[in-house]
Amino acid sequence: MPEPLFQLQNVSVRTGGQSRLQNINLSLEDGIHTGLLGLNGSGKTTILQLLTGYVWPTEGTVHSWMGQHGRVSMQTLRREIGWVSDALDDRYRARSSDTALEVVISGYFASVGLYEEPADEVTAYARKCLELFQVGAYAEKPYSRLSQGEKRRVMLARAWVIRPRLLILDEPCTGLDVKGREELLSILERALSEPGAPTLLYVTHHIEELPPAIVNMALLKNGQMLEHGFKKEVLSNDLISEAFDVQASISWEEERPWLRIKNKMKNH
Ligand SMILES: Nc1ncnc2c1ncn2[C@@H]1O[C@H](COP(=O)(O)OP(=O)(O)OP(=O)(O)O)[C@@H](O)[C@H]1O
Repeated sequence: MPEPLFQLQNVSVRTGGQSRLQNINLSLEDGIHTGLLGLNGSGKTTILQLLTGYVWPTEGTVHSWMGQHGRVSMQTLRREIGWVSDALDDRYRARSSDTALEVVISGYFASVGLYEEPADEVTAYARKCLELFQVGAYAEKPYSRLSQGEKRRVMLARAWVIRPRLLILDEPCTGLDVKGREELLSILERALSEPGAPTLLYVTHHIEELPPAIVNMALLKNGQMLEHGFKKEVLSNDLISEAFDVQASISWEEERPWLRIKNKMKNH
C-alpha cells in the first residue's frame, strides 16, 4: 500500500458561522495522482487551504507525511508543496519586468520577486524546469509579455523548481483555448513521468481537462464528500449528475473522461 501523503479525518470547517466543509475524509496517497472535482463553492479551495495550513479544521484532524498539522512547521511543509493558481499569477501582475527565469527562481525562494542571488545550480535547474515545460526559449523574456499558455507553463516550472512532493494545480486550464489546454495537458503528462516527479492534486470543475495520469478522484458537493476512490468508479453517470445537478453522462476515451449533458437542470 502506498503511504498517505495527506489524510483528512472527519474534518469540518466553519468560518464566521458559515459551514465550508462537513465531515470530510480524504486520503492522498504518495504517487497516486488525484483529481478534486466539484461545482463553484463546493469546498475545493478550502481543502487546499487545509492541506497547506492556511485554514484550520473546526473539527477533525489533518495529517501530512510530516505529522499532524499543528505539531509540525507549516513553513517546512509548504516548502515541499508546489501550488499553481490564478491567485499566484495575479501577484506577478505588478512585476512587469521580471523575466520568466526570475519568476521560476523566485519559486525556489518562496517569494514573489527575486531578492536573493541564486546559486549557479539553482539557476541551472530553473532553466531545466523551463525546458521541461517547453518554455526554455522564453527564459530571458518578461513574464508579463508571455501568452496565457506560456505563463501557465512558466508557473508550472516555478512550482517544479522546489522539487515538491505534492503539486497542486488549481484550475490550470482557466483562460486557455482548446489547443493551449491540450498542449499543457500533454506537457504535464510527460513531466509527471520524470523520475522523482511529485504527486499531483488537480483541482477543477471541468471534467474534460482531467489529465490521463489521474488515478483517484474526490467529488465534492456543498462542502461534503460525495465519493472518493478510483476515477472510473467516482466519475459515474449517477454521481456526476448528483454533483453537478444536471442529467449527465460520461464517456471515456482511453483515460480521459468527457461529459455530455442529457437535459438541462435536474431539479428545475
Ligand atoms: N473566508 C471565508 N469565510 C466564510 N466562508 C467562506 C470563506 N471562503 C469560502 N467560504 C465559503 O465556503 C464554501 C466553499 O468555498 P470554496 O472556495 O472552498 O469552494 P470552491 O469549490 O473552491 O469554489 P470555486 O470553484 O468557486 O473556487 C462556499 O460556500 C464559500 O462561500
